[in-house]
Amino acid sequence: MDNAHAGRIEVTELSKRFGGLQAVNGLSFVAEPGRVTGFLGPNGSGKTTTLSVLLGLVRPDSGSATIGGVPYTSLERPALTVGASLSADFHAAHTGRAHLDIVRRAIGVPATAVSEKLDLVGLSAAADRKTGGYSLGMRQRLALAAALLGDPQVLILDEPINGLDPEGIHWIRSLLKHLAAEGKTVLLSSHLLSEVQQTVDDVVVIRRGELAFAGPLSELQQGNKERTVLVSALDQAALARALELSGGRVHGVRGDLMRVVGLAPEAIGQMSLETAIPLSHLSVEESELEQSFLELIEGSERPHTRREGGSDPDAPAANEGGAA
Ligand SMILES: Nc1ncnc2c1ncn2[C@@H]1O[C@H](COP(=O)(O)OP(=O)(O)OP(=O)(O)O)[C@@H](O)[C@H]1O
Repeated sequence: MDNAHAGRIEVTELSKRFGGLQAVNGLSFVAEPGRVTGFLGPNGSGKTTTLSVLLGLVRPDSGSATIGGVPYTSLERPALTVGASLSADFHAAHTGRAHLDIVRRAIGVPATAVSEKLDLVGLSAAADRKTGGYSLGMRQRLALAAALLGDPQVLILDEPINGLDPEGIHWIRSLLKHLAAEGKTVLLSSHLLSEVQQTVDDVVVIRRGELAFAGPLSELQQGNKERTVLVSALDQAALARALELSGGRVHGVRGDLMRVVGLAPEAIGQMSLETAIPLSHLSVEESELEQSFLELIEGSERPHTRREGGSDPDAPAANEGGAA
């Protein structure tokens, strides 16, 4: 890894076509060390293809994808530099511990790393059970443990939050933030902004293989920073008048609900009490971020045509042990 770019992921003008389908089209973005970058887009938008190119598993038609300034396959010690998880599928008859032991032998790290990482991902108690009996959340934890085995500078994770329960989501958020705070580069994909919104510093949004947005999460908010509150009452007209009198502005409706800005939910509750207008609904609108995201990707979902195994016949051999 060249020092000027240590740990930096750089995708430049990347394109990849599968038969008649342009999976990735002229895509460019960077993911910086010390930051968690969310790689977002609907199903089939080209996220896994891009990550597979980054990991040397799929050969691009044009463009480049580098880690620390060089392609994955040219890294001196790829599996110790980059920890990756592209799927949470394991040999069902292997225990979690056995799986990690195989990976750690392949990448050449000491046996002690296995227990250490099992502990880190909260799988110690289930380590000697077969992975066939693991829940999706447990398999996600195991995939993450495998990715972390070599204490890599760069982490590339495909949908790592999918399938985790709320406690698991909370846990992985803290862990990924902690790793970024240590200076590591963390790139994780998701098709849901809400899933990663509390974890990521930067976002890269793609639709139909093309870049739709890249930048800090805060910029995705597109200037609409005011919190919108959704309210309704039996007498909507009276409520609207009372809201305006209290300094609120009614910004259209969503179904039976009025969208109100300029008043906090607590103030609206208080106003309802004082004016004796009973509310039938009071909530804060789903994040405006989510709306910006949905607008970016609108209408871009495309059907999957992936072949069995999802591998690319033209691909160069992957470096062993790199992707769990
Ligand atoms: N090996 C392959 N052969 C043929 N088509 C493929 C292959 N891999 C991916 N595709 C197609 O390329 C497009 C992009 O797929 P990709 O898996 O990269 O998207 P994604 O954003 O990761 O979606 P998901 O989260 O659903 O996996 C899809 O239409 C997919 O069916």
